[in-house]
Amino acid sequence: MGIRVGIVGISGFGGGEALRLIASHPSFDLVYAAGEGSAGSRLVDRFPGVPSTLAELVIQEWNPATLPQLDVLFASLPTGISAEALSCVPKDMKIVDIGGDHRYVDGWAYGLADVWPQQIADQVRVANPGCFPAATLNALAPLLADKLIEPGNIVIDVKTGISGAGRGGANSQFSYADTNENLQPYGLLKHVHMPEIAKTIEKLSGGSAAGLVFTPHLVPMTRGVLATIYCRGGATTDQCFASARRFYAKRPFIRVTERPPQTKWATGSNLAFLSYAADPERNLVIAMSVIDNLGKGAAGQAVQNANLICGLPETAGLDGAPVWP
Ligand SMILES: NC(=O)C1=CN([C@@H]2O[C@H](COP(=O)(O)OP(=O)(O)OC[C@H]3O[C@@H](n4cnc5c(N)ncnc54)[C@H](OP(=O)(O)O)[C@@H]3O)[C@@H](O)[C@H]2O)C=CC1
Ligand SMILES: CC(=O)N[C@@H](CCC(=O)OP(=O)(O)O)C(=O)O
Repeated sequence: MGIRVGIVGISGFGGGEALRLIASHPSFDLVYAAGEGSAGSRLVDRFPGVPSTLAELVIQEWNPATLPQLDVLFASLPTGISAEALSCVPKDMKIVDIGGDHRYVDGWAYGLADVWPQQIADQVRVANPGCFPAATLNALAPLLADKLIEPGNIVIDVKTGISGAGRGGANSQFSYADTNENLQPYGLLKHVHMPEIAKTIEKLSGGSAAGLVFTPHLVPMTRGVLATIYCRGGATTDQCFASARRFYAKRPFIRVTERPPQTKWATGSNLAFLSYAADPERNLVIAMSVIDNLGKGAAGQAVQNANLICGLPETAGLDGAPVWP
């Protein structure tokens, strides 16, 4: 028998992507789906293309007290509403939380799977990084570990596809008319991802991230995150590439590329594409990273984390090629 998994928040963008990946996972059997407004629907009502073996699974009203026996629960609930309910889940049931309630919370591993898989492997509670931290920290980790950049002087500019905001509620400001042919900066100076980015920079470097600047921009595409990160340091471009290639040697989901990466390279995958450009005379290092916000930024990394905590090959269910174009 396979590993019994459940997804709460399955009707949302993150939960739906987890469903897509788990439906073709070699070891995971989806036996439980839950939500709020979608409760009572069959999966096929919400996802007409779902494999026939899962079509009749009925979405339950989310209630941790009525969970069936599961090995792993994926939680993909809006940030702010999962902490209380997940605290009632039996201690031996593994959880991967895709939402933001447990990042750098005691008892939860921060699931930066490509950087520190060994810190995740023996855990029962894993908090997936946010989509922007997932993109930016992978690019910065080698440079920080090798002390090629100053941790206290990092400026992160990210562009995100609209699915990063979730399906949202009735008052969503993400309609076609609001977002098509439009670019919007938001969250200036106080975006919710800044603390986890700063904490991880400090953990990787041993220095302070006090000068961190982080500005996201909403762009009119469905999926994808592009991070362009400006750092201070005297390294050459070749030193940055060598650092990343060494740091990620044999890591399956990281691609270090000479060409500046593009969001479509990652669509539908758990890959992260990293690149670098540096000018030592100007004390300038530019790091670039591309991911799919629903892949490495959410469900892809969640399945990678679940593989790690279940002792499976890290790539199980995640080796499909990206979608092109
Ligand atoms: N979208 C992305 O790119 C990323 C998202 N995340 C995080 O993942 C989480 C989910 O995001 P996303 O999928 O985009 O959001 P969506 O708005 O698309 O989906 C939210 C899901 O949560 C369910 N839900 C909402 N309220 C409740 C409730 N009270 N009880 C039970 N279920 C509830 C909804 O179910 P129903 O329809 O049944 O009401 C829906 O399935 C969030 O924390 C988000 O910040 C993290 C990284 C990237
Ligand atoms: C476009 C957009 O709105 N994106 C979201 C990021 C999604 C994410 O990673 O959210 P959590 O940290 O809550 O899990 C945002 O900026 O908040």
